[in-house]
Amino acid sequence: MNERAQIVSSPASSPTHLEIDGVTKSFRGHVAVEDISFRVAPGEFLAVLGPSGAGKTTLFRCMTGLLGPDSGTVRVDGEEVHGVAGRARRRVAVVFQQFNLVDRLTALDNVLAGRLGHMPAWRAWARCFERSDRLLALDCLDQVGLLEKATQRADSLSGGQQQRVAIARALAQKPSIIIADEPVASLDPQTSAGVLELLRHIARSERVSVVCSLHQVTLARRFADRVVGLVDGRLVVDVPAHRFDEHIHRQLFGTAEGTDPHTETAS
Ligand SMILES: Nc1ncnc2c1ncn2[C@@H]1O[C@H](COP(=O)(O)OP(=O)(O)OP(=O)(O)O)[C@@H](O)[C@H]1O
Repeated sequence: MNERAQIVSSPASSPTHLEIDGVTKSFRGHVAVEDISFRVAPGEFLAVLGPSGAGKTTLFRCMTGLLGPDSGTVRVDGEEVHGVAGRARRRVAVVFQQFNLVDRLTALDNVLAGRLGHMPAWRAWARCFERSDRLLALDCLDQVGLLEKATQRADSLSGGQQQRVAIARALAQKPSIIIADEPVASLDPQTSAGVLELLRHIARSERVSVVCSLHQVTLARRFADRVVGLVDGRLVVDVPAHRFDEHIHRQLFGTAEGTDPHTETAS
């Protein structure tokens, strides 16, 4: 089999929220990601796998607009993320490994932060939210099963609950794409499964594209629709999750399944 024979990205005519086209990024002459291209459809849950240093974080930073690629483009709903207006960036919500909530604020106030990019600057500065924003934030908390925790401080919630609040904040942004950078790396196996189940449910019900980096292959196979794999900054795998097999595992990690931490189970 050809090294890149399994590329299955959606054809150009398919509906797409995210289009990565020929993205390359170097740091002081060291190529971190090279000529990466793929698309993500509405409602699709894409897992990004690869060994340490493969370029996942660099690619994610390019997708969220934090880093500008040296060449290539990232488009959200057809609009460049690195465009001057920055409108496309508003449609990209990010979920972090460490949740990134404001500890002393309530769950509801943290979720409301997802609305800040949609408000005039003076309202955002004064945190002067409309009633419709508050109702939306409560609805988002309800979607992640935490409505009854709305008035509780973030730092009084468990890790899994904090990540659910972070997902509610992402939802409040009304995004086309949720980029989740190792969202379960700080959680125990059972809580991890619950968070990934929630992200998959949101992808389906809201028609949001979810792009999620994971360290455990088992979780990617269980929850993702499709898996993209990076090695040394290059995209070498793009397969439906159910087709991720022993051969592909070796291609990505150089070892058989079950011989490294990437195959750790979670149930
Ligand atoms: N700001 C930077 N300056 C210099 N080199 C960098 C920078 N960011 C990343 N790199 C290099 O780019 C390559 C890819 O790094 P990146 O963090 O994207 O990989 P990763 O797949 O996310 O790794 P991990 O799973 O360990 O987080 C590595 O060789 C890294 O050292």
